[in-house]
Amino acid sequence: VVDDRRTKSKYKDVVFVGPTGTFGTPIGFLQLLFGTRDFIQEGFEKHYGRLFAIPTLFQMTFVISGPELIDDVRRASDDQLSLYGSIKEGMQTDFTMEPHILENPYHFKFVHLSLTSNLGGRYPEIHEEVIAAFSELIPPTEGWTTFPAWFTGKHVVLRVVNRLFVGPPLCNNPDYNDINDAYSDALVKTALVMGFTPGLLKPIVSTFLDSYIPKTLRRAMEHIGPLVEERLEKERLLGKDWPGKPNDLLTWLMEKAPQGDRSLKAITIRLLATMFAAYRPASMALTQALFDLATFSSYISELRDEIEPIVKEEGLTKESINKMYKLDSFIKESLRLRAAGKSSMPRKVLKDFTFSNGTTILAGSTIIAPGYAIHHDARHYPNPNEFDGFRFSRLREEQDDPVRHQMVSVGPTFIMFGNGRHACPGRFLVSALLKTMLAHVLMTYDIKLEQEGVRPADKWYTFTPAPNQTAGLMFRKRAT
Ligand code: HEM
Repeated sequence: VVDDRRTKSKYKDVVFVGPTGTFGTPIGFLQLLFGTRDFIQEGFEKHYGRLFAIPTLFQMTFVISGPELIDDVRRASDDQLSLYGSIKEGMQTDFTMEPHILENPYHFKFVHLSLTSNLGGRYPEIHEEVIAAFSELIPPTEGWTTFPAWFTGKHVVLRVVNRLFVGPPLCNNPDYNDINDAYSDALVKTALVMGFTPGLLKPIVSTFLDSYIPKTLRRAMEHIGPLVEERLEKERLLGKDWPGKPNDLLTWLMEKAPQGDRSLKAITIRLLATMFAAYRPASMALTQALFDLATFSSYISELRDEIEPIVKEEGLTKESINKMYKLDSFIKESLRLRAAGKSSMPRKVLKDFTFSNGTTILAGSTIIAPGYAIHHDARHYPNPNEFDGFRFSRLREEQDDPVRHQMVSVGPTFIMFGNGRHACPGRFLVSALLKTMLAHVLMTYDIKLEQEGVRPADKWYTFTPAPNQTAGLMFRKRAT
C-alpha cells in the first residue's frame, strides 16, 4: 500500500481509474480479476485519447488509447518499451521456459525467415495438410453429424502448423500434437501462479509447482530426438543439401541457432515456444470463424459465389486466395468482434518514456492497449457489436484500396496482430491458413449450429476471450 501511494504520487498528470483510498488498488485489482468491474473499458470511455492507470499489483499498468498514443508506442525503441520484457513477465519465462530465452528470441525471427518469406513455396503443403486434416477429423457424411468445434479447430491448426514446423509424419502424430497442446496449457497455468507470487518467493514457489512442464518437454524430446538424428544421418551420408531436405522450422533451428543452442533440449524448447505463439490464437480464430459461418449462414452462398469461380480458374493457391476479398473480410470481422483481448500490445517500460502529449511513464511500469475496446469503438466501426461479414470488403471496394482493409494490415484501429516492428510475423501465414481452411469447408461441407439461432457463448479468462470449448458444430457433405 505504501509503495502504491509513493508511486502514484509521482504521476501528477495521469488519471487513475478505480476505487480510491488506502486499499483502493488491491480492491480494484480484485474487482478486475473477478470481472466485477471492467476498468479498461471504463477508462477507455471516459478518457479516450489519454493515458490512464488501472489497478494492478506489484507495478503500475497504464492503458493507452487513441491513434497518437498508439503511434508513440509503435515508434518507441526496444530499449525504451519492450515487448519481450512484458512477455518475460507475463509468461514468467525464467521459470516456465528457460532463463534468457527472450534475450535472443531467434526462433521468432525464423518464423519470418523460414515461413513467411517462403509462403508461396510452402502453400501446396498447407493445402494438402488442410484437406487431410479435415477429412480425417470431419469425414463428410450424407446426414448431419456433430463434431466438437474447439477440439476440431485446435487439431486442424496443430497439424497444419506442425507440417511447417517439423514436417510429416510427425505433424500428424496425435501424441506429439497433444504434447504441444498440453505444454501451452501448462505454460499458461504456471505463468499465472508465478505472476501472483512476489519476486523473492518465486524460486521457492517454482520448485513446488508440478513437474508438468519438464515432463511434457521430455515427451516432446522423445519425438524430436529421432527426427534430428535422422536428418543428421542423411546429412552425413548425402551431404549438407541432401535431396528432399525439409525447409521447416526444425531445420532452421538445427542449422541457424547460435552454436551453443543446438542441443536437443534447446531446439525442442524453441519449437514448443514458437508453437505456443502460433497455434493458440490461430485455433481460436478458426473455431470462432466456424461458429460465425454456422451462425450467420446467409453469408455462405455469397462466399461460395466468390470462391468457386476463382478455384475453378486457378485452384487454391497462395495467389488465388489473395483474390478472395469477401472471405478475408468475413474472417477479419470475426477476429475484430471476438478475438482481441482487453489488454493487447503489452510493453514493459525499460527507460522512462515520454509520450507525445508530454506524459512521462517511469521505468518498471507496463503499458497496454485496450484491444477489445478499440475493436468495438463506434468511432471506427459503425454498429460495432454487430457481425457485418463484408464490412471490410466493402471498404476495400469503396475506397479502391486493396491493401488497407485486408486482414493482415495493422494500424491503430486494428491491433489484432499488434503494431509496428513487433507486429505478428505469423499473420501472413495465419491469413493463408484461415482462408484455405474456410474455403475448403465452404466447398466441401454444409455447416450449422447444434441449436438453430443460438451461437455458443464465448468464455472469458479475465482479459482474454476464447471460443466456447464444449459446444459442437454440425457438418454434412455439401448438398447444394
Ligand atoms: C490469429 C492468429 C494470431 C494472432 C491474433 C497473433 C497475434 C500476435 C500479436 C498481437 C503479437 C504481438 C504484437 C505486438 O505486441 O505488437 C504477436 C507476435 C508474434 N506472433 Fe502472432 N498471432 C497469431 C498467429 C501467429 C502464428 C501462426 C505465428 C507463427 C507461425 C505467430 C508468431 C508470432 C511471433 C513469433 C511473434 C513475436 C514477434 C516479435 O518477436 O516481434 N503468430 N502475434
